[in-house]
Amino acid sequence: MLNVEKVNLHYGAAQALRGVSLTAEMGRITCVLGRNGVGKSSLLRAITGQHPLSGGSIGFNDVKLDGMAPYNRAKQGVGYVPQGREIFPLLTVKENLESGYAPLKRSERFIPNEIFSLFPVLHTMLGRRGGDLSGGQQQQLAIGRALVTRPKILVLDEPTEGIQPSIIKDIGRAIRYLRDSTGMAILLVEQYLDFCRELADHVYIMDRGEIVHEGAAETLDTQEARQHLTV
Ligand SMILES: Nc1ncnc2c1ncn2[C@@H]1O[C@H](COP(=O)(O)OP(=O)(O)OP(=O)(O)O)[C@@H](O)[C@H]1O
Repeated sequence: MLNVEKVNLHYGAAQALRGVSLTAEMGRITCVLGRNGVGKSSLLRAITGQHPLSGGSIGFNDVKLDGMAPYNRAKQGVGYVPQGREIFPLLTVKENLESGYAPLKRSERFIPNEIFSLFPVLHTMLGRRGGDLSGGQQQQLAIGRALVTRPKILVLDEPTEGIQPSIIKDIGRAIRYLRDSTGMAILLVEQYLDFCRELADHVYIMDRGEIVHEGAAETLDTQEARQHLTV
């Protein structure tokens, strides 16, 4: 289980996270909803080690993550799909997937077939440059690359952003499959309420750097959620 406790995060004098606490359980999909600029990406940067905390702590399966380099967090099983995908545009699909080998032992350095079962288009396009893929295909590639690292928790930053509905469905199916077949924890941040409601087991809502609601997905008050999502 991921355990985020009373986390603060600053950019200079500006505070982006204020005492954020949440958990993401194994075998469950946890979704953090919030509109632009409320601190969702900052939360994921704190978890993956892209930005230091100014207070609080983060643990995963009883290992303290805060203070650990991003590379070592990946070794602990934290897989990250960043906002905007951040794939390497001049590398091929295969090379992009292989960039996930870094935290793995030599014997584990292969691309699991499961990734191609989830996203067959990646197999078809193995030799194509990442930059030539559509936005949706790049998102599938970014998820595939994170899966190459054999994560125990998959952390996704707005996986539906700028993606066509048919691929959003494929991504939703893949996330559900990963939860059910591997028992990994999945933490995603989103602005897209319906995607979150359909997929999540547990939902948090963030506003201005704070968690303002927490509950089971089926008890989510959509009116209240929409209020937090509209500017
Ligand atoms: N590198 C940075 N330097 C200074 N301020 C930043 C930086 N990154 C984010 N911020 C600020 O921190 C706050 C939270 O931003 P964050 O990106 O975490 O929000 P978000 O909810 O993920 O929004 P978005 O959906 O737009 O990514 C915002 O006010 C943003 O302007």
